[in-house]
Amino acid sequence: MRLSNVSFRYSRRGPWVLRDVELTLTPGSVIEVTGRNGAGKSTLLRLLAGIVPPSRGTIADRPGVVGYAPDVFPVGQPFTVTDYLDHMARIRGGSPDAARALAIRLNATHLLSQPLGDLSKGSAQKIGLIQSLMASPGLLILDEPFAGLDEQTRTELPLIIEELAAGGGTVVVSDHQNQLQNFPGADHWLVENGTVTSRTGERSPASAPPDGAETPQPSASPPQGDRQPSVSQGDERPSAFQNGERARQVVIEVLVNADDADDVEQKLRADGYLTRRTS
Ligand SMILES: Nc1ncnc2c1ncn2[C@@H]1O[C@H](COP(=O)(O)OP(=O)(O)OP(=O)(O)O)[C@@H](O)[C@H]1O
Repeated sequence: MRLSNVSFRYSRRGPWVLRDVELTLTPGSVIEVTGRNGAGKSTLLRLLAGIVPPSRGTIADRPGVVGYAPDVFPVGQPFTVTDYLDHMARIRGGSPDAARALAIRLNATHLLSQPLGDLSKGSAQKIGLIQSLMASPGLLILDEPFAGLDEQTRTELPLIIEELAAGGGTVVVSDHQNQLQNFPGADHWLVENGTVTSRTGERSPASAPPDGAETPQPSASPPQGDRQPSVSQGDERPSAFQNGERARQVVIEVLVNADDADDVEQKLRADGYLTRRTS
C-alpha cells in the first residue's frame, strides 16, 4: 500500500492537517504512530482506513479487508453487544463465531448481552477491537487501542498484533502510551508539523507469508496459561509463528531484585522477547 503526495484538510478553507505525505506500508509490518496531541495521528489513520479521502494525492493498493478501531467507540447505538457484532459480521464478512472467540480471548464474554450504551470506556474499547479483528483484516488500524484496557487485554493485544503481522497483515497503531515502544521490529512514524517521518524497524523476513497465502486470522482461542510471557528458542527473533506454523513456545520465569526489574525487562524487550511482570 502506498500514499503518494497525500495532503488533507477537513474543509476547503481549513488549515492543512497533513501535507505531501509519502509512505509505503509493507505486508507483515507493524507501525507505531506517535505525535503530540492534535498533530494529526487520528486523521492519518482515517485516511489509511479509507474513512476520509485525501484532499490531494493518492492512496493505492489498500488491502481488501480493513479492520479499524477508532479511538472513541460509538456506543450510542440501540443494540446489545451481540446484536452489534452479528450485524457487523453480516456487513463486513466476519463470523459471529470468530467474534465470540475473540471475546473469550479479550475477556469480554460478560459484555455480550449488555446494551452498547451501558459499556464503560474500556469495555467499549474491547468491543471496538473485536469488530476490527473479526473479519481477518489485511490491514488493521488501531487508534489508541491501549487506552482504558485492563492489564490482561493490554498484554494480549500485542500478541494478537504479532500473530496478524506474522501472517502477512499490516498493522498500524497510534500509541500515546508507548505500549509498542519495544515491540520487536516495529516501524515508527512520527506525525509532526503536517509531515510524517518514518523510521524503519527490522522485522524478520520469516514473518512474511508465502506467496499467495491468505492472511490468517489472529488465533481466536482464549489465552493459554503457558503462553505469556512467551519466549521462543533457536530463532532470529521470538514469534508466535514460524514459516506460517505456530512455533513451540516455552515460558521461562526469571526472578530478579525489584531494583533490577526495569533493566532486565528493558534488555529482554530489546532482544525481542515478550515479557510480563507478575508483581
Ligand atoms: N472532524 C474534524 N473537523 C475539523 N478539524 C478536525 C476534525 N478532526 C480533527 N480535526 C483537527 O485536525 C487536527 C489533527 O487532529 P487529530 O485528531 O488527527 O490529531 P491527533 O494527533 O490524533 O490528536 P490526539 O493525540 O489528541 O488524539 C487538529 O487540529 C484537530 O483539531
